[in-house]
Amino acid sequence: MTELSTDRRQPEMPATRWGDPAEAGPLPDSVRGLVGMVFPLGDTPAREDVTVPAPALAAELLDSLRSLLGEEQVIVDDEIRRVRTRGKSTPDLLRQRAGDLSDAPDVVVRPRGHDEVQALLGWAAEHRVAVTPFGGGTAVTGGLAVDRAGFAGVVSLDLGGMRRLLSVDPVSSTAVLEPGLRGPEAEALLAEQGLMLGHYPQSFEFASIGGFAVTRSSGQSSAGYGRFDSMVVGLRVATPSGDVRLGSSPANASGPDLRELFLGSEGAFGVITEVTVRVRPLPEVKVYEGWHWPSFAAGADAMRALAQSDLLPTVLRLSDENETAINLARPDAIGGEGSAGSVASGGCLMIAGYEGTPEAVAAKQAAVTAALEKLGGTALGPEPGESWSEGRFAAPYLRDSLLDVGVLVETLETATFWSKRDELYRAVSAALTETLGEGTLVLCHISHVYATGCSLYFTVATEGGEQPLERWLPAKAAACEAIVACGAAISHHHAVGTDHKPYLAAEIGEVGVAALRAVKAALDPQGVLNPGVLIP
Ligand SMILES: Cc1cc2nc3c(=O)[nH]c(=O)nc-3n(C[C@H](O)[C@H](O)[C@H](O)COP(=O)(O)OP(=O)(O)OC[C@H]3O[C@@H](n4cnc5c(N)ncnc54)[C@H](O)[C@@H]3O)c2cc1C
Repeated sequence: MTELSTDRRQPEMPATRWGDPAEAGPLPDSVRGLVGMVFPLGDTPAREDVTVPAPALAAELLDSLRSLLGEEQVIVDDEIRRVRTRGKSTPDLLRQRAGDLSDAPDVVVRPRGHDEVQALLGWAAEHRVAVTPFGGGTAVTGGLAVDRAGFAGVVSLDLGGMRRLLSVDPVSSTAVLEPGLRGPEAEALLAEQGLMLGHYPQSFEFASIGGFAVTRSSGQSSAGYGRFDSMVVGLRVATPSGDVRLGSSPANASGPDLRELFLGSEGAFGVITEVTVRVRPLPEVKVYEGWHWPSFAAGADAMRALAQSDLLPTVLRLSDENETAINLARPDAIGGEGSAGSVASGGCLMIAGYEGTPEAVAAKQAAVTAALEKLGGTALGPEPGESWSEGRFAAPYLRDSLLDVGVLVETLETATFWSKRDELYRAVSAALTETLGEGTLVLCHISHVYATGCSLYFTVATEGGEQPLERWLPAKAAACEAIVACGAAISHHHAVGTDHKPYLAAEIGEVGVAALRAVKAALDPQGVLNPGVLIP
């Protein structure tokens, strides 16, 4: 067992912003100039005179919780309750910035291991107190905004007290991780043994291992290492009905695979307290490079060809024309003509990345290069790839700086089969631009591909106006309706939470919803776990 020393812990994120406060800053002047050419700029800082609602949990219940888990595990501090309120979607941030803390938990409880989580769930079921597991707090679909109606109070179950690497099986290439470890913390502990997980979502620096599992997260290296759910070999879950251990072997025919029941369960069925993951040796070489495509369709067809011939690099992503132009826009590049086949002349940028031993990287890179050249791509060399790699976790900081000057930025994602990709792309883009009106920028990329289809990830930037939240919510609803009308997934990797719940029945059917409710009733008969999340 390896403890994570306190000095290696990721910092706490502030309530109204993303990330490490030391990394945050105002919009750089050069970017401000560019943004000002597209949007009217204002000054819309977060409110500072914010009051956290008084805890609603009765004093006797707090006392019984303290005697159950110990004084230090039960925290009623206003600032800690404030940063455990909701997640980090743009609506979450806008509500926090406006001082709306109506979803604040009454108390934050920080268990030190599985048994304390199990004890807490028993207590919550007995006293009808709602419990919302809190991993990294990076949820973007309302998974941390529980419905407190009918409950004696709300406990935020902070998994930050469970941050150990419990064991490693080097022969089987597996490791058992506690759920509260953040992405970099888990990687640092594994790296001490020459191993890695390889899961790098954009929220990598702050999201947790348990959160990755229960939201079916997908990272930037999904082409090579797979989605997080494909890395999970075993789970231990505390439920109000008792302890569940799953994953006695890599695969089995012992009935339906119950691991799947908890992957994507968003804390509604149980609290994941241990995750056994597949690990790999640390790569000796990492190479990222750029490719130019004349159009988004041409690049997407090339991705499909790679996926269908089992020839995927570790990282494979393609920006549409708008995202390519915005990502490359620099004051000195504006008006530049660019040479034929370069991204400055239009078209789309693809990033391909290769990780592994020098021999494996060289062989895969040669095979992919030959295939992409044959399909009509133009190699741009390492510079675009390195630049993507350096800035890969920076965009969420930019969102805060843009919100500060009145520009509304939000993302959404979906997935479909290759044959419906173009229809879905057009439908969601049209829903967003028609609802938000002229001057709105809609950007898209593909960064998760399969032999049969892909995800589409949209970024929207528009003038925030006087009421940015009221401006965004109808646009998000229109995009969700377009997704449903196309028969696509309401989420590829952001999960259902509360925001996507109204659209879930259209995807899984009424019998599917009834099956989810039956599982919930078996595992959580009093319904105390994340009420209102996931299940319609
Ligand atoms: C800027 C930004 C970029 C993002 N980029 C990506 C991306 O590239 N790929 C991607 O997949 N996602 C991305 N996300 C979404 C988010 O990071 C993922 O959903 C992530 O997996 C959530 O993990 P977390 O630890 O922060 O979970 P939290 O936000 O703490 O919780 C999410 C949900 O899971 C429940 N939960 C948390 N831990 C447990 C547990 N141990 N047991 C049971 N339930 C639990 C919570 O109650 C909640 O319902 C992004 C989010 C942001 C804000």
